[in-house]
Amino acid sequence: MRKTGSSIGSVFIGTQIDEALYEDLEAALLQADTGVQATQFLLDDLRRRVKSSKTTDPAAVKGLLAQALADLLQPLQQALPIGAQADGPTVLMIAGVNGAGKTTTIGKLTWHLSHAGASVLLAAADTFRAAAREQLGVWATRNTVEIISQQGGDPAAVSFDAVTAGRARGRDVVLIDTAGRLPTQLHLMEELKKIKRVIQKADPSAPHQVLLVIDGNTGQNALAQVKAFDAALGLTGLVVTKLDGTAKGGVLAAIAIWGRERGAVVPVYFIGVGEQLEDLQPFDAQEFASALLA
Ligand SMILES: Nc1nc2c(ncn2[C@@H]2O[C@H](COP(=O)(O)OP(=O)(O)OP(=O)(O)O)[C@@H](O)[C@H]2O)c(=O)[nH]1
Repeated sequence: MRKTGSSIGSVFIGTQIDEALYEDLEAALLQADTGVQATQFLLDDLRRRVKSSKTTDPAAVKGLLAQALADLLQPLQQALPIGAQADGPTVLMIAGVNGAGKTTTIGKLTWHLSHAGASVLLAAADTFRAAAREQLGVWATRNTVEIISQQGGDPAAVSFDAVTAGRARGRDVVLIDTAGRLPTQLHLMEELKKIKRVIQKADPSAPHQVLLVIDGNTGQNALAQVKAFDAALGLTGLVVTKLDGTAKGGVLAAIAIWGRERGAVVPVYFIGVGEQLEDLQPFDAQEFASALLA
């Protein structure tokens, strides 16, 4: 996010706090994919903060904006609940558009959870792409965990088997990888709903988490994805990937505003910062806000 940082950061080098500064900030925030509504919200909040701080130093405004952004993002910072249910594994269903980073995230999440002491079982419910099963298999081997898969099987059946196996084998977590799909592919969205229904047959309290993986480079379209997948599945959390690249990340501010309107924010449990096992970090609102404005 350094690239975005430098463009917003450079706005604060003027000599006074004037309308031109706010206009430059507006443009920079929009460029960072914050979106119109969140940008407006942040600028209104910032004006209030500037007023009450009585500062006349543009450089101080940067700190105030970072704080406004961090406060907006704070509700998104939550720990992924594991083992909260009375018995059986915590079942996580992972969805997202093609190439968002689902399988890679599952590999990294498996590592993270294993290191926290949880036993993990993987389910290859992406039965659409032949290579997808193999790709998940590679992550299973790297993490030395078991994987449930079926050649040419039905994704809902694989998911059912995995939840049943996770229960029988006493696993703490079952991670279900689903095939990538666009929200506009209605039959594929129906398939996702079916997977969720069938998981519920194996364990009425499952899935305990429905996570959407979004590519941090998607910009404002990420918000559209979140809304569409939430409408179909009822999301409980997000993972934002590829923030090690040229991603701008401002869309999280828009997702935070949308969460308020929804009545409950959809937390960002993790961010992806690379392709290696350890490249998954818990989301930190303060750190994220500072990086965006650095
Ligand atoms: N730099 C970087 N690359 C990532 C990250 N997460 C995933 N990728 C890369 O993004 C590409 C797509 O990742 P996948 O995990 O295959 O995505 P997917 O959502 O499972 O893809 P489909 O199953 O085809 O929908 C791969 O080349 C990954 O290595 C990340 O946090 N940082």
